[in-house]
Amino acid sequence: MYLKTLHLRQFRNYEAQDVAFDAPKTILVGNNAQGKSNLLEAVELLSTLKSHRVNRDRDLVLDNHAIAQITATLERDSGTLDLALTLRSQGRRTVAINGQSVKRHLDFLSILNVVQFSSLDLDLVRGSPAERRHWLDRLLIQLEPVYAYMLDQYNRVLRQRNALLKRGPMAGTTPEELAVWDAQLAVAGARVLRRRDRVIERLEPLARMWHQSISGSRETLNITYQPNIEPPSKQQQRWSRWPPEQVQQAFLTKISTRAIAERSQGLTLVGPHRDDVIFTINQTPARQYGSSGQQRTLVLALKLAELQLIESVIGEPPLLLLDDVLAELDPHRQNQLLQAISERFQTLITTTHLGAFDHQWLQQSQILMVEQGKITDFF
Ligand SMILES: Nc1ncnc2c1ncn2[C@@H]1O[C@H](COP(=O)(O)OP(=O)(O)OP(=O)(O)O)[C@@H](O)[C@H]1O
Repeated sequence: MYLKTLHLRQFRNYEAQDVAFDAPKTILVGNNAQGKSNLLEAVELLSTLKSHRVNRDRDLVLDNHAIAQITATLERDSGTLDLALTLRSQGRRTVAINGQSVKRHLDFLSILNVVQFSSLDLDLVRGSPAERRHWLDRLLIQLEPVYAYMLDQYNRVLRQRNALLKRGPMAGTTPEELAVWDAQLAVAGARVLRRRDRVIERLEPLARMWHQSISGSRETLNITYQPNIEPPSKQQQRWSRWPPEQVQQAFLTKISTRAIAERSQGLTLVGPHRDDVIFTINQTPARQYGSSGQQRTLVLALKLAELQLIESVIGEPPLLLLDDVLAELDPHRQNQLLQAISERFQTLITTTHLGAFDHQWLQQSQILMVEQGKITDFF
């Protein structure tokens, strides 16, 4: 797929800006806080309807304005599509495809597929479990937009159950009432868990291959989904292979063992909102393993695996958004990444200086200058 144009109106620090992407690689160069990441964020929003930086639409609208608009022309194998997202500082956002308003936002997801790689991702291995869960969830939504709905449902159940636990028996929460939400948590939680495990199963061999190729070693990378429930029996098998009913039962069993702690803390302690993803290299947890260089190799391998997995599932190469990350990779890893991207994946890259880029690369790329919310050709 190929993003041909992007138009930003009153979005973040852009008043009105048109961009035409006329090469497979575009480098956006500028000083800090000029609007480079804001542009990538606009592309991310068109893809996932989420920003990894903020939750409130109000923050995305240019200060002192009511409405922001992001529109784009996207070429896919099936034809050209016009995408539009309107954000409001007060009120609900709306989306449209080819000028037609789309009621179910789910239908807008995954028309534009992207893989993001920002300097924040470099902390994926060492960071908190929440960061790994969000990474996995974002990938799943790209592959299977309906997952966004499943996750939403789970979070809704979680909020309700937490509210009941917080209210407690003194304020009238009955065991029967709680049991209803236990059952819903188990159903919605099992759905999320099984899908997360399934995506790891598909990603792992690709990431392992990239990891070996980048590190030039025989080290073996393993990725496992680690839920906070026990398997239904001693039999060793993937979570995604257990029938849903058995996974649900495993949730209920664990909930019963944590009942006292949950009541005293007024919090749901069991469920995929507390799960983790474990990376091991030759059986040693990567979190404790090696240098930050080795962890970078791992994250780079994961990103390349994501590109490949999305391409194989969607049938078209996704876009790659590299936010301020190239300069953080040493020349060897940079080259591995650039070779892997080649001409196949349209790539948008932000940087504060062009010095770190390979000469040949600069010649092949469209270079744009970003300055105070304005984009011009860089000569
Ligand atoms: N809603 C908004 N209205 C107006 N300006 C905004 C809004 N949101 C963010 N900005 C401005 O956008 C700028 C930040 O832009 P951005 O995050 O894209 O930086 P950047 O060019 O990627 O820089 P860096 O290299 O530091 O990441 C800041 O000047 C900030 O004040």
